[in-house]
Amino acid sequence: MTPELKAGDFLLRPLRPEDAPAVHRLVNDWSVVRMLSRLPFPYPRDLAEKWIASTLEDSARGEAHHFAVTRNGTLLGAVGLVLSDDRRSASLGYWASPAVWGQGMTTAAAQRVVEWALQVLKIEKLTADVAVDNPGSSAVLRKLGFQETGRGSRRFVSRGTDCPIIIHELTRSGFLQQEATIQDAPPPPPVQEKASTPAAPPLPKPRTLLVVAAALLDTQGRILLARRPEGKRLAGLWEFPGGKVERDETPEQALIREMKEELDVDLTGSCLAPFTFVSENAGPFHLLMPLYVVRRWRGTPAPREGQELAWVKAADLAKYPMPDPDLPLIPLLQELLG
Ligand SMILES: Nc1nc2c([nH]c(=O)n2[C@H]2C[C@H](O)[C@@H](COP(=O)(O)OP(=O)(O)OP(=O)(O)O)O2)c(=O)[nH]1
Repeated sequence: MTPELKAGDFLLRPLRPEDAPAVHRLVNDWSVVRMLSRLPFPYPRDLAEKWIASTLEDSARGEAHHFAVTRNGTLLGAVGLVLSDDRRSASLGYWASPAVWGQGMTTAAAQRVVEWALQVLKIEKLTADVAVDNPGSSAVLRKLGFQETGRGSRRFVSRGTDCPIIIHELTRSGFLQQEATIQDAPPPPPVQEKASTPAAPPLPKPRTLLVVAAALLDTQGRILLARRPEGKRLAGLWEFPGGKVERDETPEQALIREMKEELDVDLTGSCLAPFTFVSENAGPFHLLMPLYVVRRWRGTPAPREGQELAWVKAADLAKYPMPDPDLPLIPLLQELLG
């Protein structure tokens, strides 16, 4: 199902039948519709209704996810993802009301959908086509990290003719590389004063982030997972509760603090059994994450930071999308609890 996502001031949510008048009003505008290849002009009202109904069906089948982009309850545009049959790639599309062009809305909304597609749906490759006479849209794609991979031509129903298009692509690995270099670049290396031969620029060194996490196990052997809330990095992914180890803390102290802050449970005096650890490139940093198994605590876990909680059987862990570095933990926990 299509979730709600947040991008700054904008709420991205599934379309609703009652959006039809707004969709019709915004799309039935030559400056918008001429950039959308499949729509006629004038754009009839019943097509807006049919399109919204089809987005709901596609979403239920997991074939496509279309988001209404809203601010303060007003619909301003839409972003959509249409998945390939094998669900490994998807094409991205969007349109926005001319009233908000140039304000960064499309970039912010499309960026959030791209992150969600790559991180939560684990899509490997995104593509997007843009008419050559739509440089604004190409600029949006470049800001998102898309690269031009080719040129082609497509029939534009509204224009009644074939038009040249530019094909763009963003791969998951390209996105991760971009996260690593843009979001948290380490300081530049010191300038070499007497370099006799021009040296290749040194690769940026990943910074190691120490994060501590726990697999809390209940009496039925289920594991507590928490879903990262909107607004945080990796929002929408399920993780083992925990957090960053502060400078003056041991991992155990950090775990006790995090469990109190996030779940309102007291682990003081509980057996914190070291189970395994993650040491993985996590994009902006290198993640070092000891994972403890904890079977006893005081209190009932409650979501204190807006996160969703779920007690999950080991066999069902793979149904909960997790950050990539966590994936090797799943078979280890299944073995422990199997
Ligand atoms: N807790 C936890 N974090 C994980 C897991 N897997 C994984 O990649 N991470 C990453 C996500 C975050 O980038 C980082 C944890 O940082 P965080 O932001 O949640 O830490 P925190 O609770 O100290 O948060 P904050 O107050 O600084 O926002 O580790 C996991 O299973 N559990």
